[in-house]
Amino acid sequence: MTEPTPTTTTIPIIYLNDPDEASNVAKLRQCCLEHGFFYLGGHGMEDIFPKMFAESQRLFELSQEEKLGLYDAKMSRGYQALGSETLDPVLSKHGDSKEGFYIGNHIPVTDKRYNPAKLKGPNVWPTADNCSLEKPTQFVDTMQEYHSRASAAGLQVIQLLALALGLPNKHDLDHNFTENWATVRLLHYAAVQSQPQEGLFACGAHSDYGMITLLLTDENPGLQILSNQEWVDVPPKKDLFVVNLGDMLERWTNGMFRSTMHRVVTTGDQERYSVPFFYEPNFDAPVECLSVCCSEENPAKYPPTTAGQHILDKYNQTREDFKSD
Ligand SMILES: O=C(O)CCC(=O)C(=O)O
Ligand SMILES: [Fe+2]
Repeated sequence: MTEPTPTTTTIPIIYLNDPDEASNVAKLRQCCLEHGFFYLGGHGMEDIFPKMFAESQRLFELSQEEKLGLYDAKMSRGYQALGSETLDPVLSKHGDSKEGFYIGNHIPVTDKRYNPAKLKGPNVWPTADNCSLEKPTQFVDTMQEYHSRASAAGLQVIQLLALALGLPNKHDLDHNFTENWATVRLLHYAAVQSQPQEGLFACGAHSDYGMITLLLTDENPGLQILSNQEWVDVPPKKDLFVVNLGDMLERWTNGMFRSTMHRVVTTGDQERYSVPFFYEPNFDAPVECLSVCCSEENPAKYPPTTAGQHILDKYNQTREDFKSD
């Protein structure tokens, strides 16, 4: 594919507190059919955004040696080094020019829900014993608060999506989302100029594996989506999330709602911080064609699976460092 100058597309804004639910749902349905992307406002989380960037920056300023110690491959939590992930193995000739830190729902080993085979376990938290981060509890408290508030916003998005799919009640999918299975991924992009023709990307082209992603970015541009075979800029908008639909939702909806390819290309002028939040159904939730999405003329295109199996399959296909049981 050639690399023409990217254009900007008009991606609609959906507000969680929009009083006109019917028109909001109609607009959402259209975005999900067309782009698989939308901006999200009315979530009430603006106050924590600057704290997230401040804490993320503090963490990434630790020495490389300290960061490398903060990692648990089995649970897929903690630090991921610069260049260690290649989200587009086809076009990339270098690892993505970013480092990351994964934080899930923290379930201590003493908790009866602890089950590493189902990715239910503790986070790798920075502490006074394992690194030199000042006020490590401030980092932990901010991340825990963000995880819980973004999970509540994620559920509200699922409720609007239920209506957008034509389900009779907005709570019809709620029972699949009781475990708060979600991952906060802190990302720090190096001030490196992406060179798509040379296979150098800040984050290579990919679609997200899971159900929905609530993406928080700083004021630096870089995100692009593939629309009609063209890379189109999705500029950052203050206080709004960029939400995108993942492969699991595409599967649940029999291909009706789109999981769109996206990537990040950076100019090299500044570093860039972002925080994708991956919101998933319960590990054992069935992922099979929803009744409103298939019919005799449009039979199920994918065999049934579960949310957990779908995610484990994706991790095993794409992450060399991942070691599940
Ligand atoms: O940093 C961004 O803007 C996007 C990151 C992303 O797409 C991902 O982590 O899945
Ligand atoms: Fe993504």
